[in-house]
Amino acid sequence: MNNDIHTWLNQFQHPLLTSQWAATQGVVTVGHKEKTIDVEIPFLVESLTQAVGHWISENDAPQGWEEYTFYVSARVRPLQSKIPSTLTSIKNIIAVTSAKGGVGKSTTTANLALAIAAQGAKVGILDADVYGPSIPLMFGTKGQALEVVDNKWMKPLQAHGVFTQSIGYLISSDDAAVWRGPMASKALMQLLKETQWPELDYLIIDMPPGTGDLQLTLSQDIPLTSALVVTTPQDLALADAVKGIAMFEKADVGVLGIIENMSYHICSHCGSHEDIFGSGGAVKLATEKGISVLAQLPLHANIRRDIDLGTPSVVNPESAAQAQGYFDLAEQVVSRLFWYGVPQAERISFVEVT
Ligand SMILES: Nc1ncnc2c1ncn2[C@@H]1O[C@H](COP(=O)(O)OP(=O)(O)OP(=O)(O)O)[C@@H](O)[C@H]1O
Repeated sequence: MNNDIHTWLNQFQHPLLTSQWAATQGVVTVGHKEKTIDVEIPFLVESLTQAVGHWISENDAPQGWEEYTFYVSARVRPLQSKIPSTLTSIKNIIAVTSAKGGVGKSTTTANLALAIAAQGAKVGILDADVYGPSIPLMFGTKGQALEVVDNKWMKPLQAHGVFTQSIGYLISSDDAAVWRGPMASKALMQLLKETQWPELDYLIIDMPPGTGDLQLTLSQDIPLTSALVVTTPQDLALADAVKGIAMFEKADVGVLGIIENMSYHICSHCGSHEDIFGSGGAVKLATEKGISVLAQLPLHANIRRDIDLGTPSVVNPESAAQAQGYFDLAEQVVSRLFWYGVPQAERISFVEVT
């Protein structure tokens, strides 16, 4: 009988769902006795949750279900990472990398985190870019002091609703940049583990650019759910992105997709569209590697201005047009993360009855 309900619900198709979404374990719970259908979308995209509810209310359920109650909700599910995680308050950890500096990795990470949070998810950012920690500047938290609890735990700084931690809160960029591989990876692991993260649906890590020993060690030691590679359409950056993908393959971490930043230029005066770095490169690379291009984001003066002012475009109402690309990207990231991942067995808490 559950199959009938699943088949019926699967008639609702959406770009963020798979064709058999309703039959996925844990998504639909059918109560035969009380005649209830409980749909729990495993990631937060408000328009999708609403669309599912609307479809159910507009369509006739299978025979025998003329009268029933339905519930539609959404909750981020924790997915398995390649190594078991001791960070029990964090459901999913995503690394954002680029094989070379300056392609807009941090700008993309900041806006992506805010776009995911805008759907109601609890999001943290760990700025692990020892070569140029820029998250404090981008979130307007530069110069603020971290609170230390019990002489051990650092409390992340909250800005625009996202919890941020950065190597830049602790030492100057000049000091961080001279760290060598093993020292930097040890310090970054400590930063990750000694931060008092609240309950988070996603922790997004702004990784140090490059594909050297430091990056490989971090990819192997952090319990990552998945990774994203930011690149630009230039041939050189794309060739480097291949190295980035290969690094994660070595660390046994799945790459969710490529984000092509500065894909084209939008003139802030006339709005014209120009492919200044060439076009089609990321798509070609991704096709060759069997990886998806999750977004092609423009080079736009507002994106640079907003981030430099500590109010990324996603949270600046004046830049709604630029923000849209990040909202679309966020939907792709949270949905694909679930559909390509393996759900973790969730902790069950028992209540003692006396
Ligand atoms: N899509 C974009 N449109 C306009 N400016 C952008 C865009 N993406 C990034 N920038 C600007 O490019 C510069 C470099 O970006 P960012 O610091 O995010 O790069 P990065 O890859 O993180 O660099 P690094 O790894 O060296 O820290 C910044 O001034 C940023 O504002």
